[in-house]
Amino acid sequence: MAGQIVREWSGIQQFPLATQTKLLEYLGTLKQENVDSLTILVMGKGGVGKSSTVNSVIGERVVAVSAFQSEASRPVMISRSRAGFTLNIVDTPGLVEGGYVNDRAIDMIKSFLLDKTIDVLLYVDRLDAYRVDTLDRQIIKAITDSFGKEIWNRAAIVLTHAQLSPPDGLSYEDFFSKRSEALLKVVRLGGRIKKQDLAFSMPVILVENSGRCNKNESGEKVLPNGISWIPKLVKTIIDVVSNGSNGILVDKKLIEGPNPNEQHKWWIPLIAAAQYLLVQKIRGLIKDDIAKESKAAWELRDIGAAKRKF
Ligand SMILES: Nc1nc2c(ncn2[C@@H]2O[C@H](COP(=O)(O)OP(=O)(O)OP(=O)(O)O)[C@@H](O)[C@H]2O)c(=O)[nH]1
Repeated sequence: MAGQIVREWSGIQQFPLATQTKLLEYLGTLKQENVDSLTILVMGKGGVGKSSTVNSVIGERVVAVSAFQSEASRPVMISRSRAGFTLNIVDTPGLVEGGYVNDRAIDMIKSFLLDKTIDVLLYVDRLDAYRVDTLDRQIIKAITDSFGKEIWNRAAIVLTHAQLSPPDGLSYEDFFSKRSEALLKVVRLGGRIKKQDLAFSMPVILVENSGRCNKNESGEKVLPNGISWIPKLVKTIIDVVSNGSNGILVDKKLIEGPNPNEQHKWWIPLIAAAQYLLVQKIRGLIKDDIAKESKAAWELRDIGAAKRKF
C-alpha cells in the first residue's frame, strides 16, 4: 500500500485483556499462514453503522460517526499495524441516495480501490429492521456488477444494533435467524448466485457499537446471546480469508472493463449480424423461387390484359 500512513495499532490496548489475548492469537494464526496484511472493505446503506463498526474494531475513533446520514462522500482507508501484521479497513459512503442506488458512490469506491486486493467484504446492515425490499436487492446487484460474483465468496454480513430486544413472542435467536435468512436470500437473488456457486456459507455476524453494550465479567462487550463480539468478528474475518477462495484484485480491467458478469455480451452484435445475413439469404431464395414458379394460363392472360391497358 504505497503512500499509505500505517500507524501502530495502539487501539488494541484499550480492549480488555481477554479480547486482546484472543486478537493477538488470531493475528498469530494469520502470520503462520504467511498472511501479513488484510484489506477489508466495508459497504452498506447510509446510517447502518459502518463507521461505528470500523471504530469499534480499530479501538479508536478514526472515522466520524453521525446520527444522520453523513455527507462524507469519499471512501477512506485506515491502516494499523501490530506485531508485523497490517490491517487496512476501507470505510465507504452509503450506497443509497434519494431512494436509489448511488452509482457515483460505487464508481468512486472502485477507483479508490485501484490496484488493491479486497480480502474481505463486510456488508453492513442493521439487525433491528423487519423487512428487506427491492432496494436491498438493487444494492447487492450493483456490488455484484462492479466487483463480480466472486466478491460474495469473500463476504460476511454484519448486523449492527445487535443488543436488540425482539418483539414479543420471538426469541433473540429466532429473530436473528429470520433476519439473516432474509438478507442471505437478498444476496443470492441480487447477486444471481446459486447456493452451489459459493465456496462456503456466508457468515452473518452480530455487532453492538453502542457504549451501552453489555459486558461480561472480563469486561468484554457481549451480545444478548453471551458472545463477545469483537473477537468473534475478527475470527469470522479470518475464516473468510481461509475459505479457499481468492481475494478480489481491483485492476484497471475491472474498473474500466465490461461488467464482470456480462463478459460474453460481445457475442450479441455478432449473433445479430449473422441473423440479418440469414434473413437476407432466405428472402433472396424466396424471390428466386417466386420468379421461377410456372404461372397458370389464367394468370398469364390477366397479366397480358393488364399490360395492354397501359
Ligand atoms: N445502538 C446502536 N447504535 C449504533 C450502532 N452502530 C451505529 N449506531 C448509531 O447509528 C448512527 C449511524 O452510525 P454510522 O456509524 O455513522 O453509520 P454509517 O453507516 O457509517 O453512516 P454513513 O456514514 O451515513 O454511511 C450513529 O448515531 C451511531 O451512533 C449500534 O450497533 N448500536
